Amino acid sequence: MPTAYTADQIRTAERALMARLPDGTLMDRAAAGLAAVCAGLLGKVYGTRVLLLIGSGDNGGDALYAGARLAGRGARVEAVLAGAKTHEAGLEAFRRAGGTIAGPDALDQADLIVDGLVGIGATGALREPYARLAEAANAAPGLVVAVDVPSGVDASTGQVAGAAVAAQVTVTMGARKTGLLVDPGASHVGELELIDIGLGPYLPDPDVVSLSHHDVYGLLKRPMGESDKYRRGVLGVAAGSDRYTGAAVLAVGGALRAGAGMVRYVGPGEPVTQVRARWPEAVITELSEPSIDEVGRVQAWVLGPGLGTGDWAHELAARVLASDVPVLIDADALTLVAGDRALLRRTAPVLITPHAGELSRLLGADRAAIEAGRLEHARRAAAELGVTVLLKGSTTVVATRDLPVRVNGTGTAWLATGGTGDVLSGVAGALLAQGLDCFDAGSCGAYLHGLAGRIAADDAPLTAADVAEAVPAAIRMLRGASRSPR
Ligand SMILES: NC(=O)C1=CN([C@@H]2O[C@H](COP(=O)(O)OP(=O)(O)OC[C@H]3O[C@@H](n4cnc5c(N)ncnc54)[C@H](OP(=O)(O)O)[C@@H]3O)[C@@H](O)[C@H]2O)[C@@H](O)CC1
Ligand SMILES: Nc1ncnc2c1ncn2[C@@H]1O[C@H](COP(=O)(O)OP(=O)(O)O)[C@@H](O)[C@H]1O
Ligand SMILES: [K+]
Repeated sequence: MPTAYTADQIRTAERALMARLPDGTLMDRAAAGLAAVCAGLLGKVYGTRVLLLIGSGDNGGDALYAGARLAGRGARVEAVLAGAKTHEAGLEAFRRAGGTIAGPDALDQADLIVDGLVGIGATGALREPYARLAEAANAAPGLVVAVDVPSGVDASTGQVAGAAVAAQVTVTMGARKTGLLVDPGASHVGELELIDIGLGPYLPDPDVVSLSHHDVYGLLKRPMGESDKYRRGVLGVAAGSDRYTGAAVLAVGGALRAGAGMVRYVGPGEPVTQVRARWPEAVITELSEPSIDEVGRVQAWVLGPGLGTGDWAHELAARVLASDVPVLIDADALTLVAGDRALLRRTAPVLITPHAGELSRLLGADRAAIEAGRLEHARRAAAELGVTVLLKGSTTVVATRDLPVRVNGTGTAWLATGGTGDVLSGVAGALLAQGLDCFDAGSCGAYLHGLAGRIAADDAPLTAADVAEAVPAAIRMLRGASRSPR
């Protein structure tokens, strides 16, 4: 399970490791790894032009030592010194190897730019001249390699408070930093290369984790000889309204494709007609009253997509939430809960799946602040509401009390199209009905949905129905990866 850590956690581990090693060992390991990645990107090192952007701390030190190694292999290496001071020993090694000092104009001539402005020691938005250099590096034609963290990205949170380097490759030292996995920071990272400097035994429990194919495949249930449709998990879907019919069709589709043993759909006349036409597999109860008394047993509910927010929807939501099985609350039902928190008073588990706008209503927080600080707000919602929170968006994160947040590593921006969230509710709901807890159902659901999105998109537009269609292919992909050696 890939793990990531805050800057403070990394510092503490580094101190413990450093105490056992001769001075400079760690930086030497970091620089060797960094130089090797740069050399790999350059192909033939001899005769290439490399430009280092050097800040005042050890991040600049890493870059200078790596620059010295590249100069030793025949690259023409120059450094722009941006800080009031510079890592002295690193600068000396760099000069000894033939490195020279340049002005920012040299950026445009470089084949490769190494961002050694700031790493885990940075605080707040990049100051000048760092900010200007970061922007110039982004605009320059050469490949940009960030050392440890793209400068301007908060290593612990992924927040980007001003200008930031957008790297093609980030070479991170010792362990992944949380901010490299969570947007907006994650979108500045490019390819992530992890250099082992021996930190492993000194790392604490991670701040966040992401699941791998192998992890998800291990958590998903597979039908056995004695399985039947009831034992595989029956999901109730309370979704759709005469105005919004598509959401019901998509949520039911996501659930069926993710392997629910059976889906019981409940809703009013219009969406019932649509669901029946598209999914003859679903068992349907047409509601004239907002009640679930006539619906057979289910192991979990999905509540909310396209449901509406009027009195009828409120009453149906109250009935579903009064049941004794796990409920996934999405979309309109989140709006209902934001207006009536008493709906959440139940003992069976709850998984909520808001996007930033829906979470802003639940927390009374600003939507932009949620998008800028996804982890913090997902954790806060899990703590304040006592539920598992799947916060959707460019990086989906899943938070529950007292466990490291799970950051979803799959997905694609092509998913940013109407209805894909409805499919996600069905996928995660099916996993809940199969008996996964809210945390596993949410994180595995997001993983499968993201993978299905990638398969469906293949770098071109997708529809929400395509995503549901691709869920079995995503599951097959996990199986394939799990069988091959890791
Ligand atoms: N420790 C180890 O064993 C290992 C560490 N390693 C490496 O060290 C890196 C951490 O080094 P670090 O602690 O020196 O901090 P670092 O990120 O270089 O810069 C901090 C300095 O930048 C400045 N500054 C701060 N904020 C700023 C802003 N917004 N805008 C502009 N400037 C700002 C501020 O300086 P000031 O301006 O106050 O003089 C501050 O002192 C780490 O990421 C990894 O690369 C690896 O070699 C592995 C072994
Ligand atoms: N920029 C993006 N990158 C990756 N995934 C995205 C992006 N924007 C949205 N998504 C995903 O698309 C889905 C959209 O869901 P939602 O906002 O509920 O839309 P809808 O209500 O139309 O179904 C979520 O799974 C979300 O994580
Ligand atoms: K950096």
